Amino acid sequence: MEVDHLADERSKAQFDVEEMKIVWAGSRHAFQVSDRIARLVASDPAFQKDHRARLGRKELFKNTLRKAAYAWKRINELRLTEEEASRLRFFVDEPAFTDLHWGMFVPAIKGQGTEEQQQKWLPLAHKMQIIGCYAQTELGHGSNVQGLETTATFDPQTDEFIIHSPTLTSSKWWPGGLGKVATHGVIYARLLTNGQEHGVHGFIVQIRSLDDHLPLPGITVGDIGIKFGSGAYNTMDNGVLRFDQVRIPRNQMLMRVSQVTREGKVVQSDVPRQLVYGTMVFVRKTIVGDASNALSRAVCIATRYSAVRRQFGSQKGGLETQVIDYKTQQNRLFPLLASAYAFRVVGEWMEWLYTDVTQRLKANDFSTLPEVHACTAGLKSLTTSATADGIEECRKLCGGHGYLHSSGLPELFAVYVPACTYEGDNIVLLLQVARFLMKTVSQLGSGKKAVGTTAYMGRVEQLMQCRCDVQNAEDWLKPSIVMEAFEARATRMSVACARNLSKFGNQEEGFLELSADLVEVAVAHCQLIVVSKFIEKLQQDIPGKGVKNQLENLCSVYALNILHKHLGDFLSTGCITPMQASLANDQLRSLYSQVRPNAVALVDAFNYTDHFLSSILGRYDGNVYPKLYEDAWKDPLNDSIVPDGFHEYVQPILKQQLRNAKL
Ligand SMILES: CC(C)(COP(=O)(O)OP(=O)(O)OC[C@H]1O[C@@H](n2cnc3c(N)ncnc32)[C@H](O)[C@@H]1OP(=O)(O)O)[C@@H](O)C(=O)NCCC(=O)NCCSC(=O)CCCC(=O)O
Ligand SMILES: Cc1cc2nc3c(=O)[nH]c(=O)nc-3n(C[C@H](O)[C@H](O)[C@H](O)COP(=O)(O)OP(=O)(O)OC[C@H]3O[C@@H](n4cnc5c(N)ncnc54)[C@H](O)[C@@H]3O)c2cc1C
Repeated sequence: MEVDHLADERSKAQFDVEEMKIVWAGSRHAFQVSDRIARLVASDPAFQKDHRARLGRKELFKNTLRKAAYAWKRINELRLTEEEASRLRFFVDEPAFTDLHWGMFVPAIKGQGTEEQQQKWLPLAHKMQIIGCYAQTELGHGSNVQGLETTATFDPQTDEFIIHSPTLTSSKWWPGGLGKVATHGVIYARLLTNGQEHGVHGFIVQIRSLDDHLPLPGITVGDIGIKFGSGAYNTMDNGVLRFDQVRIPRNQMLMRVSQVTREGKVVQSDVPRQLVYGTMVFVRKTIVGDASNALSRAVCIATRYSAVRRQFGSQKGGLETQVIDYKTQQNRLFPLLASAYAFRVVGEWMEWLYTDVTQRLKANDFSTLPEVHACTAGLKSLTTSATADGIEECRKLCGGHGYLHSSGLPELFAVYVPACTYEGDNIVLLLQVARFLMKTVSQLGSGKKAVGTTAYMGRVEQLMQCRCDVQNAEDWLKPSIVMEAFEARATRMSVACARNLSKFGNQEEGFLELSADLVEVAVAHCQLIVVSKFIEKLQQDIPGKGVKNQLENLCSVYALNILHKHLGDFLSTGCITPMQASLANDQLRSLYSQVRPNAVALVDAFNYTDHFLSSILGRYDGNVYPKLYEDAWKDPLNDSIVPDGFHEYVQPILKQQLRNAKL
């Protein structure tokens, strides 16, 4: 019989884990779908992934193609819904060209194509009769989208656009799926008609032949090379692409935002130009949800292992202390556990926000777009930075064994870290939030109401003066007190920055000079959003014994840990006193003690299969040592006792030493 080494931990839980699984999944339906699909993937040997790090790039890549094809076959055979298919790709857990096809190419056409264009291209994409990528970034420019150099020049003679790469730096560089697989791409290029420039737009361009997969005339395309980490993101063919006067029909410019007429006239719709950036809003909101997936996975591994691992503290020959019982371990681990839950909640809220803005855009209401852009950009930045750092912290929390590939953490880290860069560099995105905040502050006196996530700024006078009410540690558990402290901190930092900015004659110069402070303002605002959405979630009725109580503890851990990490902000703006800061710390310690008996059950609620975690340290049954020992012997280096190269290189040195000794 299988022994559950963590059974004792599981028996300590003070809440209904099954109900928490439903909260984590979002709904009973979502849980059932996820659970079924996760098991389906885990039980299919074709989706095995533990050998990835040992494969060379070519073999690795071919293997990814095989898996993606097999996944597509299963999706069709089982007639999976869109939701189920997307869960299947998620649990297969291997970056592939399909991510960009479904995640960016299709949404770009949906968001920026006219009805007619959608009708033409989407069915082809949905049946995978064409495979698309999203080719925006170039060798010379990624963040600065307006700086892109690829040109799309309208030729009225032939009613075509000529797509061209005029410089080396205009080569498309990075798009996933482009390197070896994509047949088509949404290509971003500067629109030129009648000798005039009209900014960057998206164009559907065929890259490779649908017969023999060779690049079409005028196209040079390939992979950009090996990336960070073994296995990891190297399953993806990030590509380079150059155009030499490639012609496409006029109707392949995505024309929802602007149209080019037969005569070459550019006509703007009543849709704002910013919608050209719409796909990025969509993907950024998805990335927020993904952050909770990646962080929860790392936290699940580190929590289970911390309960298995014992070090020091044995008394009278008894068991040593489980490392999870050290306060320092809890102080590093539990805020990450809380963050995983917090990002889940905020990811769910983002789904709502996105649905809301999409409906408004359909009805030609563009009023919330700037705020939605600020939210998606800011939360993408906040959650991915915290997750990347969190995965690395989880590796350290697992001591030496965390550095083994079989811990699952190195590969997770290597796959995850580019999220801090792609879809907008995190600092560049925070500066977008800061711009939005400075605009909001500057309009406060003008009668324009601060809305949505900035509504709190409408109470600027109160928030500039309020004094924190905390008298004892438990006061820090009150949502109203926490909210006020975070709102006051964000408001005071914003107002202080706006005042500093106003000292500059030239606003842009001031913005550049103060950009480091502005980033901190944006972080304060985004942390407030997370705290407030978590608190809002707790106002709802949440069924299941003890479930709500656990979430309340985690919410407090999230907020008070941030307060502790950013004490400088809270103290220097006079939002709280040093005594209140110390009380917050006392409360945090006490919360750790409450989380401790529930920790393993709280990560069980993620419902991850061992296949998905692919971590010996994070095994559900906690049977770590025998499995680590077994795994070591499976390494190809142990296939032979004396390694290749020993006789050739090492033995001569040893022999030389012997000869020297005899002399
Ligand atoms: C940094 C900016 C935002 C700068 O834009 P800009 O036009 O040069 O300058 P600006 O004056 O600051 O902005 C003009 C205006 O546009 C607004 N705006 C900017 N972005 C958006 C948006 N997404 N939605 C809605 N509105 C947006 C701004 O707020 C400005 O509005 P305003 O004039 O102030 O009212 C932009 O260039 C940008 O988004 N850069 C990041 C590039 C990026 O994210 N690339 C992603 C490539 S695809 C990828 O990485 C795939 C990932 C792969 C994977 O998932 O695996
Ligand atoms: C794994 C991966 C997959 C990708 N997939 C795709 C894809 O499918 N399609 C696609 O089009 N692109 C893709 N990209 C490209 C990606 O979107 C860009 O790399 C990203 O937007 C960052 O742009 P950059 O490389 O130009 O960075 P840079 O802007 O050159 O950043 C370099 C440094 O400059 C700083 N910086 C830049 N501008 C400012 C500023 N205004 N103020 C202060 N600091 C600044 C940044 O913070 C950073 O520290 C991918 C990238 C990666 C790593």
